[in-house]
Amino acid sequence: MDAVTKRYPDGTVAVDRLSLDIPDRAITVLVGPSGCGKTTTLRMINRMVEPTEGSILLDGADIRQQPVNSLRRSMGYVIQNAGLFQHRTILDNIATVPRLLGWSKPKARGRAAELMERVGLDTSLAKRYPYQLSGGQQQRVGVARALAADPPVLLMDEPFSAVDPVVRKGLQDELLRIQDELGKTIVFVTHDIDEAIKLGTMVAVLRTGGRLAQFAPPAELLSEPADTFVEDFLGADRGIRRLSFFPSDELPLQTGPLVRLDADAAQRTARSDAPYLLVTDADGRPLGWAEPDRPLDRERLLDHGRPFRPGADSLRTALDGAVLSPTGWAVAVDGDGRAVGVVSQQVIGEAIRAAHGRAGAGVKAAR
Ligand SMILES: Nc1ncnc2c1ncn2[C@@H]1O[C@H](COP(=O)(O)OP(=O)(O)OP(=O)(O)O)[C@@H](O)[C@H]1O
Repeated sequence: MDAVTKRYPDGTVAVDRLSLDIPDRAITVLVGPSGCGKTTTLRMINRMVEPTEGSILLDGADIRQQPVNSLRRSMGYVIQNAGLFQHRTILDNIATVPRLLGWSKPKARGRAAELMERVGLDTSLAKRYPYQLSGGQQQRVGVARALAADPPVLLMDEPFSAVDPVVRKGLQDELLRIQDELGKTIVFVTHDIDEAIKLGTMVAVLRTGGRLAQFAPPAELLSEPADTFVEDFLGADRGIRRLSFFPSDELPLQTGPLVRLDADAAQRTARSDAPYLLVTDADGRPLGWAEPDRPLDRERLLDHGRPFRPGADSLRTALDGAVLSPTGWAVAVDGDGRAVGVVSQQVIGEAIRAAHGRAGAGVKAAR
């Protein structure tokens, strides 16, 4: 988008000289307060709204040079409440664009069935009508329909805003999984900064009046908000949220406090310099914490809290585990849930300071 402005006939400037270089095969999120021009920006990309000034290029070519129908068919479009055709079955809703492109009915329906599975919908729902589905299921249908003709670009306008937080998290995870497989170029509109940070490879923060406040990867947004508007929009706990971008695999783990439930007194005493022992079952899965000088009683163990997986989880998850643990120590597990070590809040705190130091140096070097 090159210096794009949209002035509506009544004089409202919805978007003001917006320039954005939207990366290929990644998720770019447009976020900002109500009325800041997010939807207008998105709709200019598929020419549902025409810019007043400036130009939008797709793979280097001005989108005005393409017939509007073929442009729109190269862009899947998902909106809040899914916008499904109420009189068509789920399968036929998903098959809409392939049918418009001239595919035979069986081929289009075959593709639709394949997409239902891809977005996590049971194919037994195929013959239902939209009103017979939950809000979350309808949104999945909306995503499947947008993907049906395999468009390179996906435009998503607050697609998950109308569902409850648990369903919403599931839809976000599903989108990230699908994106890992398909690698679409996605432009995603939301007013929810947490959603933006979770989904975006790049995040554009817009301010009222349709002006760009900052365009950056989420980690940079959290560490270096461009001004007080962005800082306020990010909210009070951005320091904690930033920890989501620091890996946990370099945390030094202690294995000394790990002990099996069937360990004898001598084995326990050998480890008695640890303030607590992490008791595991015979397979090494954590059961809970025990004080070293007491007999091991499965019924009296302290809750071990939520474990983290080094590498897969962030420092934020590790810290959360330690904060919630009654001992102040977090438990690290492998992919099979077996304990691989424990780490204290203090050590996690040192790792956070080191990670901040490295991230700060990285940002300076990049300038
Ligand atoms: N057709 C229109 N005519 C006049 N003004 C419009 C029109 N459509 C949108 N606007 C105005 O343009 C501005 C941007 O609207 P837009 O819908 O793009 O914002 P948004 O960021 O998507 O808002 P929200 O988060 O509330 O959906 C608003 O002030 C809105 O009132």
